Amino acid sequence: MDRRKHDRAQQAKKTVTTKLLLQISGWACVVLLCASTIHFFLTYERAKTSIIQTLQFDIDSRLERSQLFLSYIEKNAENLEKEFLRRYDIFLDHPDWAERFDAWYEETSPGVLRLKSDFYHGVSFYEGYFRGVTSFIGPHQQPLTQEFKLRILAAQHTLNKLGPAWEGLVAGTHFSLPENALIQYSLEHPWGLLADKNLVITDFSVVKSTLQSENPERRPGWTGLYHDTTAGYWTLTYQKPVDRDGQHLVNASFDVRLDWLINNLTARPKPNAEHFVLNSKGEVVGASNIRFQSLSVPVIGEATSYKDAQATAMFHALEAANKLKENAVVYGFLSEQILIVQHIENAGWWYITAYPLGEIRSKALIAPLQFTIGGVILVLFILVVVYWLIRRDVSKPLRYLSKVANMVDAKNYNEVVRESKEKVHARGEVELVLQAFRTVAARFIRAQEQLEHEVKERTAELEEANKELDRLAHLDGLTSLLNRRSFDRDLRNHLREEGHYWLVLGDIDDFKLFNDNYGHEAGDVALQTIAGYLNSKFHGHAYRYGGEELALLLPVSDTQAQREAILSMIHDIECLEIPHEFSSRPHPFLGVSFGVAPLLPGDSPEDVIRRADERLYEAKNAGGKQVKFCPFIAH
Ligand SMILES: Nc1nc2c(ncn2[C@@H]2O[C@H](COP(=O)(O)OP(=O)(O)OP(=O)(O)O)[C@@H](O)[C@H]2O)c(=O)[nH]1
Repeated sequence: MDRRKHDRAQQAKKTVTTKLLLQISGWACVVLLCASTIHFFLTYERAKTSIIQTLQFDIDSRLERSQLFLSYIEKNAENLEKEFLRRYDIFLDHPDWAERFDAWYEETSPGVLRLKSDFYHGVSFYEGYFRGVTSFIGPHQQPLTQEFKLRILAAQHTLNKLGPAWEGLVAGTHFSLPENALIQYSLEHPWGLLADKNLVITDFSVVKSTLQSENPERRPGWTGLYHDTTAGYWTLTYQKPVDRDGQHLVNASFDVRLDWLINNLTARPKPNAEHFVLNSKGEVVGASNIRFQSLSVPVIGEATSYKDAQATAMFHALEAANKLKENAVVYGFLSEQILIVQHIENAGWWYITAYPLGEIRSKALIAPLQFTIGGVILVLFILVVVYWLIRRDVSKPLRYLSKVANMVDAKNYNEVVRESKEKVHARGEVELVLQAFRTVAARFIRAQEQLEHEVKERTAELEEANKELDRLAHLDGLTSLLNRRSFDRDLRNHLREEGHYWLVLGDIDDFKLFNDNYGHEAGDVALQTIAGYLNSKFHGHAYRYGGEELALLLPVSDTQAQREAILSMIHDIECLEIPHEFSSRPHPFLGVSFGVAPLLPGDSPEDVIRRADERLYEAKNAGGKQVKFCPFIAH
């Protein structure tokens, strides 16, 4: 059973259908593989370009908005500076106004002065109404100068006037002084009331970076992301040092509202993109992986700036590779990422977007995968159709052709003509071959029928000819009597039979004289005449024994009747009236003498012939024209 299955499987492998399908499948796979690979590389490039373009477009629009925002802050820092200087100049012209300071400030702890809390909650003093303003003057050893107090008051008035204008846009507007003092406008945070009594503002980079010793070029600048422990929030601060005649008076400053700026910069347009905003030192200003709400508050005494070792490492690596350039797109850098680098000019920040290359590959794979799956389905469908068509139009007809060829080989021409018309659905060349087979088969049938007919005719003719030949072989040419060979054969046969036969030997009397006198030809005619008589009387039993000798082999059922028939021959031959005037016998007609002997059991042909010949000799001696019987059959 298994063997048969195996043979069938082997047979199936050899069929045209299977071979064609295997070849088509193989080629289809190769084509699909090549097309998918080409498609993948084209799509990969397109996907990469498209993602980079999308990211760049997004970055540009964010940067534009952010730049505007930062420009706005920087511009307003200038306004803040101008207003402060204007008021400072006015206040300098009224030195007695310094007395107000003593009325407004109170010592909350030894050496620490703060603006009374009424200025935060709302109070009217002199020419103005104050609200949202707090102030902190850290511990100091030296007595406060009048000029310092005027600066504090000028800053306080400036903030009270301009601060509300930026409410909602910035987290806080403030002036810091290099003498460890800070005046802030903010309705949300009473910073000056809350600042730690031991706070040394100039120890923090926020203010430190504006000191003349730290910043001799007097450049304004942005801090990195840091936690304002007093305000209790993470922020960025813009600081603009304000000097007059080489004296560092104050810093006009804004604490940025991070939620808008950083969220604008670091929101993910694509879920897998990470965005980093780093300052010029590589410190993190913002990143898409930071949630400010969830950032832990640094422990007091620790550095308050935000640290991200990985982002900083990326920054320094880019810097070292000289890739920190405007509009730089860096491939395969840092764990197979695409990095898009942009510069935020106002702040001097670097905006870096990282997108995983693997993500692009995955996206690029989708289209070729869809193409491949679609291709496979299409190829399968085509294969099924091709299989069905090949089976119907090629395989089946070919198998049938093979069967028809076998029929032709087996000479079943009728079956070829009959079956090939009915059983197979052939088209095209196969139909032509089948038609050719049918034509050949029909011709063979016609040829066979003709041949059979001719063979029949020839056979009949041959049989006739054979019969004639046989007859001629057993007849005497001159007399048409059975010849000597027939006589010998029949005598041997009759001797073997049970039947009762007589041998009659005859000899024409004085035939030499007849020949000599009438001619040999007349002798032949006479011989034919006597033979004709015997043939008519004993047809099938009369023989020419030799020369002028004749013989009869007669079946005897009635002895007497046979005797009479034999005796009557003398008279009948006399009646033929063949003239023989030269005969030595009494009558002038040609006559015949006969000797008769029976075929006895145990006789040889010679025995019988000898006995009949003895009787014939007797008849001749007795004068001829008579019959002599053996003694057994005398009566
Ligand atoms: N025309 C002719 N003559 C034949 C043929 N066969 C034998 N003979 C002749 O028959 C003759 C026989 O002669 P014989 O044997 O002497 O006998 P016979 O003359 O008949 O004498 P008896 O027998 O004693 O009566 C010969 O002359 C033969 O030539 C034959 O086919 N045609």
